[in-house]
Amino acid sequence: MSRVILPQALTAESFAPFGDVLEAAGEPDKIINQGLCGRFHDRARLDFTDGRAGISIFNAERRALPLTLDMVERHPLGSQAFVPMNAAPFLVIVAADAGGVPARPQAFVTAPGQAINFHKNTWHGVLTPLSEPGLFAVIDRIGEGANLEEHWFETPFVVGE
Ligand SMILES: NC(=O)N[C@@H](O)C(=O)O
Ligand code: NI
Repeated sequence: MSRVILPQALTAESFAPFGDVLEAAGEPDKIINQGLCGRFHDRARLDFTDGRAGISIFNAERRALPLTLDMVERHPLGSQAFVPMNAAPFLVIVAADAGGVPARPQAFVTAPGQAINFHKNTWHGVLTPLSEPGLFAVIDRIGEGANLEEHWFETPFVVGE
């Protein structure tokens, strides 16, 4: 089977098994601030075991496609959200779990204005900007314990062409 993974456009439906897509799509849930703001309310499932939510800023180097994918990771104790601080597309890689190891990964490219939240314990590629600056707010678990599991592929995949 080919080791080439072609990214697809991110949709809430396609990403649903892995996490939430955050975007101002459709009608807002609430109109607030004297009618000047639409609130798309409570759109991600934050889930932290024995810890608390934290917000960090990531300043990541851009990556170019095709990208060699040699590792995915997961956080058994908490969800993790990537919120770009500019409206630039970025690469999102996920994989279903297959008996404790990742299945064949899937790749998505976000649309401008989209952010994502990985569900707890979801296999994913690390934060991967496709342009500079790679500035993101990351909402994830702050706490003790082992919250990082990595899986290194014996044969890397190639994302994009
Ligand atoms: N290590 C870290 O804080 N970030 C990763 O979890 C990641 O998914 O980028
Ligand atoms: Ni992570």
